[in-house]
Amino acid sequence: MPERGGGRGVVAAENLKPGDLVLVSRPVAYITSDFGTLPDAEELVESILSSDLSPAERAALLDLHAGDDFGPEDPDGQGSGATDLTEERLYGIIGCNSFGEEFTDFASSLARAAPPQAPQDGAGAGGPVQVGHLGLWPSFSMLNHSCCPNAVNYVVGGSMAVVAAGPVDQGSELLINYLGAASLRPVEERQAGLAEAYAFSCGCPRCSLELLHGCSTSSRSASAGSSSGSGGPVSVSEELQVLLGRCADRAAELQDVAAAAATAAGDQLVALLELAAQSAADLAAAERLLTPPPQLLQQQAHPVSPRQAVQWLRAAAYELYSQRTAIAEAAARCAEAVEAEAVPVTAAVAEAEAEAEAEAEAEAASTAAGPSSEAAARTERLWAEAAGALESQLGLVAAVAPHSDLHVFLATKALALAQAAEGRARARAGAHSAEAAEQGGGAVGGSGGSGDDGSGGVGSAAALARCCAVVRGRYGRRLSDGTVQRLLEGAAWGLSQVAV
Ligand SMILES: C[S@@+](CC[C@H](N)C(=O)[O-])C[C@H]1O[C@@H](n2cnc3c(N)ncnc32)[C@H](O)[C@@H]1O
Repeated sequence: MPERGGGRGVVAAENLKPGDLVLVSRPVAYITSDFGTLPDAEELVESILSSDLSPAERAALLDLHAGDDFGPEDPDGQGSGATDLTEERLYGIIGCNSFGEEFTDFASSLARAAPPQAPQDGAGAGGPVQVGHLGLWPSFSMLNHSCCPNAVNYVVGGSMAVVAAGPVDQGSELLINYLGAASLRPVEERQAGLAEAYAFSCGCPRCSLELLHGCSTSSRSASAGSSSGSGGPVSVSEELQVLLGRCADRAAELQDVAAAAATAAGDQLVALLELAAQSAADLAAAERLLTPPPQLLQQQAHPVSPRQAVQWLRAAAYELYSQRTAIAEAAARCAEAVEAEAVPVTAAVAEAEAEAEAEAEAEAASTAAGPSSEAAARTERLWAEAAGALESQLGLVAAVAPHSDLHVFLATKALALAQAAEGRARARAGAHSAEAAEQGGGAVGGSGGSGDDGSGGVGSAAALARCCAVVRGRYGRRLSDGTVQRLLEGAAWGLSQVAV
């Protein structure tokens, strides 16, 4: 594979399906750090230089690509030409081949925790041990990168597992994502990141399509009020940058609104609804901007379905999708708190409510159910919006980072939202029927009890089936239901530990 730096890669020896194990690689070097932190390269270099490497481990290290400044690793297919494991070469090797994360694989770490019990505080006795880590795994290091990978890797107990993340034909190259979460950034940023860290330019079909589309000009101004003005043609990438810039500004605002939650629920809800409207408008603008014209798909060197192309392009606006979910969720939570009066409203709102109360008392008989059912309907509408936003976000992640930890997290979150919606529907139906019975009313209809109530999400049975498929595509197709359940518990716990 001369087009790949170092010249080597891994191809499938047989047809593969998602969840098929490709390889398990033992580390030649592996160090850990506190949860949420990443060990640095110097520590890894020190640990290697001070360790007693076996001749085989030393040869495996010397065989790894160290960057273009160093000679070919395997010039004649007979193993490394290099014999000297200098500090400089080690830095090159670590730069090109190391893999690290701020935490270990959540879902599987809970499944591996002994004795099996729900963790109370993350890393307590019997719970999973979460650590940051960095290491080198020689056979894993033969895998090249793609921004639309067909394999996924994760560390379990210090070993690196690589699993097919989609159907892979025999003889096709297996490709993983080197970028982590940055894979959900626009092409220019991905390319810059890969050039800086690994000194190569990614030519994957997603990059090619996005570059082609990003260089094209948009005659319509996607973002109302965009700094690029109206009328004249503007580049799609520039327009997208404007939208992403506004998204970043809104992120700070969202934090402020959330911080005010404890004292100003009523005002907070108004502010969140305003943010929700802005983010929905910007997302719609991004979707218009990122819809590929049919002729663009025909120019693609690698054939790609229109559906896949749309998702690849939209993934450049991932930030807008994830923010839309975060705002919708915050608004729904806030509406629920307002509905339950679980948090105090502001003085102004309280005053208005007191006045309204006097009036309301007069009409109590006719409107008793009115305000509360209105509030309940608003809560449900906002939760349905949150579920819908999450579905869109999940679709993007499934397209560009299939069976990644993020994919598992989001599928688990969608399941939790669907279950909560069904729980609320049952509780409301129960409360309603109890009230009706108390008032001597007749039978109450079962509306809203199914969970498939037109919300943008899916019912909990479908969400659970999807979770199981995502987990089996990551950890193995033949896992028992019990193990899958345990992995899902780990993912749900992981969700509470990291923001996704
Ligand atoms: C972990 S190694 C992968 C194996 C490497 N090809 C070898 O022969 O040792 C990482 C290096 O592979 C090269 N590489 C990985 N993915 C690539 C891609 N999509 N296109 C070009 N080069 C790539 C880059 O030089 C990178 O620094």
